[in-house]
Amino acid sequence: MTKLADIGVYGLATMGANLARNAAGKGFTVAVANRNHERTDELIAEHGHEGAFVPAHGIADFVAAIATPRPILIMVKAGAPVDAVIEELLPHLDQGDIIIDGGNSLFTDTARRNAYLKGKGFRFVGMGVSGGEEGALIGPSMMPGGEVEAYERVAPMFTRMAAQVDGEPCCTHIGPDGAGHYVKMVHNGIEYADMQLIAEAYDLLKTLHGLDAPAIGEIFAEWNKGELDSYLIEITAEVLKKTDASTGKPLVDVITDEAEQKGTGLWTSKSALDLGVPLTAITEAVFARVLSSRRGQRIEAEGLLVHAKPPATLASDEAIEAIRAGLYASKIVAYAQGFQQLQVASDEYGWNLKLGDLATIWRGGCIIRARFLNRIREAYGDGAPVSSLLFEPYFREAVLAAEPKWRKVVGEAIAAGVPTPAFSSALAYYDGLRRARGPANLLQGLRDYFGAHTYGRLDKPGKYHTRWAQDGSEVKA
Ligand SMILES: NC(=O)C1=CN([C@@H]2O[C@H](COP(=O)(O)OP(=O)(O)OC[C@H]3O[C@@H](n4cnc5c(N)ncnc54)[C@H](OP(=O)(O)O)[C@@H]3O)[C@@H](O)[C@H]2O)C=CC1
Ligand SMILES: O=C(CO)[C@H](O)[C@H](O)COP(=O)(O)O
Repeated sequence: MTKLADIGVYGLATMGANLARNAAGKGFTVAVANRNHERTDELIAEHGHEGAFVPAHGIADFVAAIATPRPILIMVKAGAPVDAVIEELLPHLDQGDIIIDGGNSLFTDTARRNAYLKGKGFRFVGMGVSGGEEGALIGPSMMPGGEVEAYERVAPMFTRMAAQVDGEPCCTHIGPDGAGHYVKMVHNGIEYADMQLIAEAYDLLKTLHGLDAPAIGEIFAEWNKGELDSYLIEITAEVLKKTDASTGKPLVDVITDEAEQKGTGLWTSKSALDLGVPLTAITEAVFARVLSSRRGQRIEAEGLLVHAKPPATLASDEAIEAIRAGLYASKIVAYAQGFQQLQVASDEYGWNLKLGDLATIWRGGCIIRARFLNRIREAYGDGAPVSSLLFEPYFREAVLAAEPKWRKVVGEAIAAGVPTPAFSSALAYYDGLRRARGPANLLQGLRDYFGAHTYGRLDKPGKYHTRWAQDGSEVKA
């Protein structure tokens, strides 16, 4: 008789199939099922020899194949499909079974599902997983949230499946309710900003300095040897150096310039607005994708809002270094903003997030893995509150050193009409942050003028209103 499975994986597209193979490869017995049975059959036909799989076509057979209390990992499209799969599973489950949603679910959905399943006597873990196809197979970064007891039941499996860095698994319990999915959402937001910054650096090298894709790929490969060392810089070099088999051109030159998105970046920005966090880099990255997707309008605008492109300037070592420095400084701002959002969300929702632990589990397996996450881990290491990563010695010195080059690059981009929304907004945030007195005094004056909204004064406490359009006198509000 086949041994009962240690875990069930429902949903066998890119992520589910590879996580199932990962678990089986580590010696766990894995029950597998998918709505469309062909995926199940394909997985077994192609990879069944890699470990102990128990394929099932029906939900009842799938559930019956798993040892109780059953850990069932759902890896389906986020949104209504997750609820649909949960409803299908419920009649077959026993009290205490654990449903784990490993997709990119919205954290408020996770909180709702957690309460719903708890009310029915089941346990629920909302877990962010990052690493894409390869990470899922060889070791992703895993961000489980929900009840600690439920996580503890699956921790021995997940910590073995996760990527390992310096002997530590890239998996830790994040916090209650939707905390795991919230953290994954912000991870993806940072991923958006990181990728937008990379795209802008590519555009600067291409449009300002006239370099072709393979040459830019070489520059990224070189940058990957230094402080920018990261998975995204590494794969940027590979993408830029790839030749299209059918045209002989660089592949990137024949890919349409319309970025798609599945929602996590947008959710991160929405949450930042709700929480009052100035999350400019990620939000600009979301808007840049939106603008890119309006290709028809951009084509029309190019013909109407004619702009004489200045000739490309020499790609000197100094010019390339200025772009690298601007990219690094902007990236630091993006991470500083993302981590501030995590802190504010943690305080707002009472999650007690350990930000150093997040940097630790993002060092391996995930899409934003990067050498400098070690620095973020150090910054949060002693548990003392961090107002902004930009105030921490390593990052403060890094942005101060990069600043002249960063400012020069942004200035040149603006002068030449090359859009750099993420570079520019990161610099604007930096300039705004380090300015003890900005121009919002005028905003307050205007608000008070048209709406009697009142203002505070520097020289005395309290709120005041000026009768702007009447006798001009000031009254205490
Ligand atoms: N791809 C990636 O790099 C990453 C993805 N994720 C997240 O992981 C989850 C899975 O991603 P991925 O593997 O790419 O798969 P997809 O997001 O492309 O989803 C496809 C899977 O969802 C199933 N599905 C869709 N609708 C339903 C439904 N109503 N009922 C049952 N099953 C349904 C499909 O079944 P069928 O085959 O029958 O159509 C298939 O198994 C998603 O939430 C995604 O956002 C997280 C990290 C990285
Ligand atoms: O979670 C992921 C990586 O971490 C997924 O690849 C996700 O789909 C990326 O987001 P988008 O599709 O919006 O670019």
